[in-house]
Amino acid sequence: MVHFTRICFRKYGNFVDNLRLFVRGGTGGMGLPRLGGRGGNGGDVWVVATKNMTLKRIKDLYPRKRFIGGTGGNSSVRALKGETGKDSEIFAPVGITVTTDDGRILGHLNAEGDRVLVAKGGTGGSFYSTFEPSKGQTKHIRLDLKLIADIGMVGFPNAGKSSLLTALSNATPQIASYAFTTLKPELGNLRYEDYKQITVADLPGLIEGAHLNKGMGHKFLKHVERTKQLLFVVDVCGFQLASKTPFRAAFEAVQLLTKELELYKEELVLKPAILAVNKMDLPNAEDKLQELKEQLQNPDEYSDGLPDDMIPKNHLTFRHVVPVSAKTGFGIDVLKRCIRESLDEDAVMATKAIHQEKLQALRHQSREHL
Ligand SMILES: Nc1nc2c(ncn2[C@@H]2O[C@H](COP(=O)(O)OP(=O)(O)OP(=O)(O)O)[C@@H](O)[C@H]2O)c(=O)[nH]1
Ligand SMILES: [Mg+2]
Repeated sequence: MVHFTRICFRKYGNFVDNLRLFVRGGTGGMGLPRLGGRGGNGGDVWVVATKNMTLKRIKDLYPRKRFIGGTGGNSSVRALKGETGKDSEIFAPVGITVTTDDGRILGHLNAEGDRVLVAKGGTGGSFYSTFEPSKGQTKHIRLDLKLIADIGMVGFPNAGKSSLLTALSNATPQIASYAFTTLKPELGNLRYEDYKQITVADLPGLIEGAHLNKGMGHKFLKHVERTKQLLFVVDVCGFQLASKTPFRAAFEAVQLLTKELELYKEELVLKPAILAVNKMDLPNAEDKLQELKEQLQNPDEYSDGLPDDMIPKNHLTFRHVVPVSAKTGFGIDVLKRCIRESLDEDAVMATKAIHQEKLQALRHQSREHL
């Protein structure tokens, strides 16, 4: 256990997915009472989404984690209106939610160039404030990174998630025969012949009891929130984390994964999902696959062996159940196609919904004109 904590800290230390910063808007400039001059406003502090930036880099570049807007210029005989203080910009990666310390959302950075105002500069001194400037807003903010990927991969340790990501995409994650090899989320791009790209995130660390903060707990599940769909990965032969923990067959793994997601946030299990049944090259895999398919069709009947609190409220219906072997490459093309089809299906539905909405709005408008 001690060993695990040490490795975990070392590797996880390179991946920062939340950061707390101090921000203060610049103070306004002094007004000039004699001539009724007005001081410039203090500069604001913004968080701006930029490519190729990470929270780790912000941490390294600004160890004091303080961002302060420029002070507004004083009003003078030559310039009755003082200059506005310089804005301070915190360049952050796309996928950030900016909140105050107490969790109030200030904004989201969903695309490059998005900006969130986090501290307003003070106003310059003028006739209305007896020429005294005001101070800028002061607060602590939190930058919370949620990876933006099309597909979020979930599975228990050793199921072969990283192997599958390698087989499907350009990613090169570490692969090994012990649990918790991957200690931070990994992204891979699936490329298609028509140049379409789909991003898949391997979200590690999920174990039975993660909702009780076992292992890495729910640390990475927040990244699933922004993925469009889920890719469950199970070992067709089942899984046992350690000799003293119970053996879990593939079907139980599916149920437990669903339960963990549900306990984190119920709406996560409403996302469309695909199931990849991995390690089909192992002996008896075909029989086990058939058994799993039968169990997935009658989940209530087969959930009997599990304690009540481990059975999900709603059983997932997978859009596709795809047998694969990340090792031999069996089924990888089929899985890639299913992922594409499933995302395309949703894109068509979304377009239709927008179209319907516009049509309804037009009908409503024309009725009002009559
Ligand atoms: N026989 C067989 N072994 C596989 C297959 N896919 C993965 N493995 C092996 O299973 C072990 C775990 O694979 P990983 O890809 O590291 O599994 P993971 O789910 O990413 O594991 P963690 O990162 O620890 O959560 C490795 O020894 C792989 O070589 C497969 O299709 N067939
Ligand atoms: Mg892994």
